[in-house]
Amino acid sequence: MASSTTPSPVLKRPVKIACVQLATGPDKTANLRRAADKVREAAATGAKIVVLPECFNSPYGCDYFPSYAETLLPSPPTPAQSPSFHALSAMARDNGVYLIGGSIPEVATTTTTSPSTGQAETKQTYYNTSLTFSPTGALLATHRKVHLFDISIPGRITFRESDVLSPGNKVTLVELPEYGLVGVAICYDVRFPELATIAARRGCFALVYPGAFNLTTGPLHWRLLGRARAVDNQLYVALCSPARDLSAGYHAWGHSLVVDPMAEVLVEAGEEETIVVAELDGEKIEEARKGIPLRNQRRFDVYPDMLPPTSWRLWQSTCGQKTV
Ligand SMILES: NC(=O)CCC(=O)C(=O)O
Repeated sequence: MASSTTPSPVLKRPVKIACVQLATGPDKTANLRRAADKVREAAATGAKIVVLPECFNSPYGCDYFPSYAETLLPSPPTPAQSPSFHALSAMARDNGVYLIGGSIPEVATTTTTSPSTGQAETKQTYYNTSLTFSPTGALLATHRKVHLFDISIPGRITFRESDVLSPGNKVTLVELPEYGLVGVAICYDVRFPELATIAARRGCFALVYPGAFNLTTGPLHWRLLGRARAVDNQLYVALCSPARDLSAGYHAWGHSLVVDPMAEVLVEAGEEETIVVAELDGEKIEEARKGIPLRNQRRFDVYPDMLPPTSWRLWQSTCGQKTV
């Protein structure tokens, strides 16, 4: 057991997190209004970190991304360019919470001059993007989904986000000054342990994934992946889904949950609209890390491929050949 006076280097003080398992529909304005009501409810529980689901302002699906997409850059966008940006900022400010604003479809427009015709050409690129706001309503971080959801399980589900979306290209860490660092990624990103491990090694106390798993992989993998990322990295993991709507084209699994650093599920929703709340405590992180000291036991001499590329090149030149 960590002593009660052991301060956690990664989580400065206990904090409540709330995942809003929002019921969404095709009306963006109604989705934003409903999100605002639910964020208020979540804040009333004492939660200081509130999370919304993936694509909380729209139905989820490739057919919807372009028509719901909003312009976020240059930042800050105008209310006409991004009503969701301004609604999220107001939700965070009005309730004095850190708001990990699920995700929204984003469009970025670039204009280039064609070398052959000399004509201006406009290109639109779409992303699945999460915005995090501070309790004053300031934008703290933007995460564009890095791993696009492209799967094909015959007879069950085929989905190709990459038909419409482009991927982001960074690990997103958000500094919450009173508490510490949180890693934010989106849904399918949870399947990639590398992203989570990098965030953990850079000092995060929690990994937060707005997501929308489906009824094929959800029952098999959602909880498992949440627990896996927690036990791998000995930190808290929160997964936040939309509520299930069987009248929608995509049926979300629901089951928003929070897992502790020993991989115990602290709270888990069913499929309906609800809010799940859990307290995160740095002592739990230290206790897990003290009892099972993975962080001092890594054998990068055995798996140099896991080092950052610069260190790996150094290892290769000094220690040997890469073997597969
Ligand atoms: N929205 C998503 O990325 C869905 C991911 C998913 O369902 C999976 O199985 O992975």
